[in-house]
Amino acid sequence: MELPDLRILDVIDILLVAALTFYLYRLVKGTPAINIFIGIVIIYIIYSITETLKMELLSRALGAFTGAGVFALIVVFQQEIRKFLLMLGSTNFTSRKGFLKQLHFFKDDIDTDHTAVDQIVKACGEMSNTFTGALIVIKRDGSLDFVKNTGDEQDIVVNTSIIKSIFFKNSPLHDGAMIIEGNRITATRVILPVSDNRSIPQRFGLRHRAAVGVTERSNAIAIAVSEETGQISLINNAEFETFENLEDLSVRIKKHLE
Ligand SMILES: Nc1ncnc2c1ncn2[C@@H]1O[C@H](COP(=O)(O)OP(=O)(O)OP(=O)(O)O)[C@@H](O)[C@H]1O
Repeated sequence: MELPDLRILDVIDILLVAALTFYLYRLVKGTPAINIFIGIVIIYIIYSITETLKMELLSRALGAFTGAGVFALIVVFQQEIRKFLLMLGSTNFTSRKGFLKQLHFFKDDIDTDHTAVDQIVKACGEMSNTFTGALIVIKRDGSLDFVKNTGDEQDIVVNTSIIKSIFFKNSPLHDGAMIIEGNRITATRVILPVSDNRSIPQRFGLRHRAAVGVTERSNAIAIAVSEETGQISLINNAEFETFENLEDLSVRIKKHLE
């Protein structure tokens, strides 16, 4: 058997498919669709092997299956495809000046700096002690406009006292989530998409599901303070991250924002 010549374009092709597959995997990870996704990948790998080895019968049977599979995929992954397009649409690729920014050639967005993170973590620690519920979303690359529009626009410099007073139970702004972009609070009372991920433990209610939901649909990170237990949760990429103490939490957030 002769190995085909590998052109540079083939390498790019493989890398792009790998990136796309990884992106899709991240999207369906933790949802029931993951098993279907793995099943499809396995069938496709077997199909490719049978084709390369010229095993006519099996490759024709699997070929027919994968051909019709595209339509089946659209039906089965209807929800995930919606999320994928939503995620794609909410990245800066679609904004006028965003393309180069997305590639990190020019970065005119101001990142959330260490001082702001320390203020956020301090506020979370104090809200945890007083059992004050909170939900904070910190933007990374990619727009959060699709959720920001559901709340009230703000332009406030991040500060421990301000965060605490916003989430204070009697404050008119305490409901919903707070969005932080750079070193500013840019929205309050935001309604986030709630995750339907079944692997989220039952003890977590809507606040935590919303924290997971926003990280499923964007590149942001979320911090939730439970009103019931005072527990602080850090959610990144639809997963709860454990941390030792407030200092560790701060280090982790800073790392995610690098
Ligand atoms: N989709 C959402 N987007 C933003 N905030 C939400 C959303 N759903 C719920 N919340 C906020 O979470 C608060 C508490 O909801 P819930 O008690 O169901 O959450 P929880 O995860 O059990 O949190 P806690 O441990 O604080 O009770 C609501 O009052 C609201 O402020």
